[in-house]
Amino acid sequence: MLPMESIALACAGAAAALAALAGLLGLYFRRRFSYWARRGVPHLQPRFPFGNMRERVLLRQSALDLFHDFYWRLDGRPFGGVYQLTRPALLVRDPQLIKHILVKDFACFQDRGIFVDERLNPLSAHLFNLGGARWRQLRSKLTPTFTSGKMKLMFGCMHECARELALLVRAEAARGRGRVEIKEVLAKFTTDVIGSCAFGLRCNSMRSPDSQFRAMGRRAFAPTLGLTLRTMATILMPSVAALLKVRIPERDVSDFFLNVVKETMDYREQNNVERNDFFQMLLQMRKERQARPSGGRASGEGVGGDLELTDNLLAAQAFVFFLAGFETSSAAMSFTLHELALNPDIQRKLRREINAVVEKHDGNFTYESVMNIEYLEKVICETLRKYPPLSALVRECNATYTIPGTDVVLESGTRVLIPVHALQNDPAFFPEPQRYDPERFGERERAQRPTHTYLPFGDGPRLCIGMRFGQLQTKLGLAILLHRYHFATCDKTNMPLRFDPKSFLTTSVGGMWLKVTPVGS
Ligand code: HEM
Repeated sequence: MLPMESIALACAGAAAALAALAGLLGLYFRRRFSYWARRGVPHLQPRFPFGNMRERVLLRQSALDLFHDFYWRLDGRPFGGVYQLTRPALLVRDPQLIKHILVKDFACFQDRGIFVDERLNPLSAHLFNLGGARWRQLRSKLTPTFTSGKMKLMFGCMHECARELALLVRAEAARGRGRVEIKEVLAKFTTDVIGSCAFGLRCNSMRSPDSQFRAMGRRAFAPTLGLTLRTMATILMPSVAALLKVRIPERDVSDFFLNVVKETMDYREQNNVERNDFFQMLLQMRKERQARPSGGRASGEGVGGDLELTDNLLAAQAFVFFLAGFETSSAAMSFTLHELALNPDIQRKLRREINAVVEKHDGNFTYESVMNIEYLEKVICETLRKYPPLSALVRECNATYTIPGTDVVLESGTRVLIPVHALQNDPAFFPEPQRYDPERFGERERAQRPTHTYLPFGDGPRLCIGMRFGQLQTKLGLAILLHRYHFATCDKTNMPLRFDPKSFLTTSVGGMWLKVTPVGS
């Protein structure tokens, strides 16, 4: 055969192979993108190749804005199908159906369906990510850490951190001629609170600018392109993430936490240190494991669960409490101060109530007094309505499930999304949602609203386990700051706030700058 002919033949062969591949891909996408249509479920029209996630994947839209968009495009429907890349997910809008999923029919929606690879990412096997029997066993063991009795015992330690927070704000205000980037200051505060009150560790984030804890916490949440894409891969394309050996958090961050947890456990065990904190719970679990002849497997485990209490598994629980503990509460506090700066009347009213409580308790804050400042409770609820740290809840259907009152059947493995922020900002449930109005959380107002339209901590058996701890540190930090300082907007305050497309939590772009002056000056 002449060389020209063989080249032509090779080209024709390659073109035919490419055409076949394109045809197969076309069939694949057509099949994937017709999932909801084939089931007769109303849905958003997906587009090649991102489904309904184009703007999000290209990091032009925040998670909060994405779910808001889904919610309103499915207006008038109790639920609807969307495509997260090629993966179908059901977005639920109807509060009654939400109640079924989170509470009544929880047995069919126990998991979040998040990819966990313990060998590659030892810290990924934590309470938030785990499902099935392992989650159930861990949850029941860890729940006693957060009873109100335990919170009371931790209050003294939290109070110490709050006093340091007040000093740090004063120092930062002096340094910035009254202007303070409050988000970072509050993240240092909550890092120290969770470190010292839950783990008995001196994190020193507020005292030392080089605190390793703050640096590691910052890196674990840093809204960088790399971390965002890796997190998206584990959520949207778990098999690809596994293939690419995606690491979250990065190895040095992971090693840091693994070492700290192990060293602390060893130290406490060797020196017989006992405290009433989260670490004690881990130590107890570790002791029980060591005492077991089976080498760590508890009775009843192994059936569908295999809860082996390795040091890594215990460290993963410490890690999630640490991460979930500081960023969510510091965000709640900084959004509150931002809104109070924009609404000086509300700020004045709140300060009056705080001052009255302090006076009643001889100039001090006690656990009971902080927990019972009624207007502070309303203010924080309103902040978490406008700015829930998690803009949506995720569940995975773990059994075939017929949606009540319909003939729509969800297959096991279907992802379900509950758009918390969109519900909490729907004028049908919260009139004039843009207005910051703590009075929405009066007893009468609450009673008039349908249930399951306000879910900043989720609901059902997978409700936030650290809710009490988060509320207490948020209340105490805000009470101490508002007792001493006045917060106002300044030339560096971002208005309106924009939500960061690189973050999975609700955070604003560009920090939160406020003008801080001592009360009475
Ligand atoms: C203002 C503060 C906080 C907010 C708004 C918040 C919000 C949430 C939400 C929405 C969930 C998911 C619930 C669901 O799917 O139904 C969650 C789960 C969780 N949170 Fe929080 N959280 C906060 C503080 C904390 C703190 C302080 C800790 C730990 C010390 C914590 C630890 C966790 C854990 C471990 C889970 C997973 C629970 C499970 O799946 O069993 N959170 N949180």
